[in-house]
Amino acid sequence: MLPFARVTIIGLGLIGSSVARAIRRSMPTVRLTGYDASPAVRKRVAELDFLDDIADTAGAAVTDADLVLLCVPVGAIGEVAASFAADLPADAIVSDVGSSKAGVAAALAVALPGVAVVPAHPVAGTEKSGPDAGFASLFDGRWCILTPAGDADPTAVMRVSAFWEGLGARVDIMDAAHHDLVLAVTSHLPHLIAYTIVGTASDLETVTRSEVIKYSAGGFRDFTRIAASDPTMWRDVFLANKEAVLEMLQRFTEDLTALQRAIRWGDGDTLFELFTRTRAVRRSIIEEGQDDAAPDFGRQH
Ligand SMILES: NC(=O)C1=CN([C@@H]2O[C@H](COP(=O)(O)OP(=O)(O)OC[C@H]3O[C@@H](n4cnc5c(N)ncnc54)[C@H](O)[C@@H]3O)[C@@H](O)[C@H]2O)C=CC1
Ligand SMILES: O=C(O)C(=O)Cc1ccc(O)cc1
Repeated sequence: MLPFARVTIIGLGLIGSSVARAIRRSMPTVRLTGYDASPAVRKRVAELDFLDDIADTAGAAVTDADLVLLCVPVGAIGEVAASFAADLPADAIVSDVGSSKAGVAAALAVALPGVAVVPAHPVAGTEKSGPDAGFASLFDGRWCILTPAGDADPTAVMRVSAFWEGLGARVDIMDAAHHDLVLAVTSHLPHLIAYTIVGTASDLETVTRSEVIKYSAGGFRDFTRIAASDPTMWRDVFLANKEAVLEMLQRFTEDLTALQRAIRWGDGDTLFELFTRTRAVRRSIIEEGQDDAAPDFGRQH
């Protein structure tokens, strides 16, 4: 039996449109409704034809939903939830896909008092955004982390978990604060570093922009992919996950200073030991099947 029969997706960009396409692929009988604040996105989604209905307001989109999934930037989640609160059916479950979780849970608790909320984060994506960038296999074999509050209804948690498994994901459950600390180091800090290094290179006065493009070797090219990620989305993530990001940034700067010292003093052993250890981390990621060569991962999209 399907965990949900009528799903409403609010925010129809990369993640919202990927969820819709994955539902169409894996749960074709689900009735799919969507809403996006951008009229241009709504028009494009109508052309792409992966929904049954596109509503003109968030309130109209949720009226007969049994799952409402918020796929908007984390800074917009509280406001969009408040905009449909009065129209939400009493037994509907609300979830989201935000990249940071503690702030989102707090915003949803204020906007939707008494509603069954099961926040989620599919740890899968690309640097692209918008409805054209989505694809049905995005979540295949990827982790989706649920961060329900301690007093969340276990049946609601079970249904959201079954929903993500139905879309091809593997599900883990943890508390929101722990999620935010883990993702600060595995996702948020790497994006911050990428934004910084690409910014540094493009600000150089002695190296021209065309030289940066012409001679960008593999490492820099990989950073430019990540630094091309959506500015609104990432601005919101850093503002929402401020404490955990600052904590990880502090550790990172200390480690970077240690490497700076090793280079200055010609301490090759320190460099070699670290590079050996980090090579082993890469091997473990590949063995786990979470590398970018995993089947159907959407880098080419
Ligand atoms: N991009 C990625 O790789 C991943 C993103 N996420 C999370 O997914 C969420 C969505 O990200 P993307 O799909 O990448 O962004 P996107 O920019 O592709 O799509 C977001 C959509 O939300 C719409 N929107 C913004 N404010 C709205 C509002 N108040 N009401 C209705 N619609 C609104 C925008 O018009 C846009 O179409 C974010 O919270 C992000 O943190 C999670 C996993 C991966
Ligand atoms: O494109 C990449 O390398 C990503 O890291 C995608 C991504 C972005 C944000 C998330 O919360 C999860 C995954």
